[in-house]
Amino acid sequence: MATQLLTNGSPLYTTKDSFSGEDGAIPVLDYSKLVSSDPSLRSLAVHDMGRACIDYGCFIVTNHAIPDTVIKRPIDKLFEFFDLPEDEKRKYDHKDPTDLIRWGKGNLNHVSREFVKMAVHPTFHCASSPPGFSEILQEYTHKVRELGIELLGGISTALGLERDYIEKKMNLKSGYDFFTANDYPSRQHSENRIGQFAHIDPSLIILIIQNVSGGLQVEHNGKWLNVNLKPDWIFVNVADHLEYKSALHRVVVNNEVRRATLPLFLGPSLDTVVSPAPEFTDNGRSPAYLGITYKQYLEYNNFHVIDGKSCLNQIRL
Ligand SMILES: O=C(O)CCC(=O)C(=O)O
Ligand SMILES: [Fe+2]
Repeated sequence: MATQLLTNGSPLYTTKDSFSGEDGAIPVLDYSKLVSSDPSLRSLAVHDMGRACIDYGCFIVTNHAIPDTVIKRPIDKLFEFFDLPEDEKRKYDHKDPTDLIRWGKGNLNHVSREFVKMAVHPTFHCASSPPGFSEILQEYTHKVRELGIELLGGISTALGLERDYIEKKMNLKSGYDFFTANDYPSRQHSENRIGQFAHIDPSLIILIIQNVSGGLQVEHNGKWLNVNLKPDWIFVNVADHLEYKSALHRVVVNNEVRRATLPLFLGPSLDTVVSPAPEFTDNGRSPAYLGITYKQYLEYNNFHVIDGKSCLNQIRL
């Protein structure tokens, strides 16, 4: 299979590639410790989170306070959305990356994936069907956003900055957040093995829930690790706009059953100029990146990733 041709010679896929990942230990963060009233538990959690960001660029959150139903309901609604007649979904089949709701279906170049992107903050947009989708997604957005901001507070602290440093500098009150919900067929019903090519994401962090484990893999020290999650666990990916270590990841179509995922991309406000923080460029260390607004970045990026390449290369100095 000439997969190299597809990725234009990128070494990310070769004909020798194995799609089976290894079961490695992705760091797990006990969220209840991060928000504990005990300062020593809190600082341990912050330390562990900082290490996870540096070593893996991702971690799993357990013991958060989001109820199971608030996690399960949006996934059920997603299946209802993806099961709608194609004509109905086609009204969101826009080519313009700035559209606030965008549907698409990849069934070429070894990829099997259907997706819908919806911008949900500072203004909330959701497909009008199925009934109840909007209310359920809004409730979930509200809860997961709160969790994400709390995690960014922990990350700020781990960096030795004020707890609300990222929140303030990135103007998260008017932060631009969007979902890309994904629907991957089961292995038996797919000709293709790829759900998403290896890529790095824009935004600060991405919080992912899913109906079933299997398929998402993260690169760590040259190996692909399977991300195995219990149903109420949330997977957090560190993304380009933190550039702690943006986790390279991919999706393999590898499940016995159809799999839906709901990643929330938590970002700065669109007009925030993101550039290396002065705290990291003092003492003669020159900035490694050009400052650009989040909006410009997403536009360069066609609002997402381009076949495994990070847009960071375009602004590296
Ligand atoms: O569906 C997944 O498991 C990951 C999704 C992802 O990486 C993305 O949408 O950027
Ligand atoms: Fe991604």
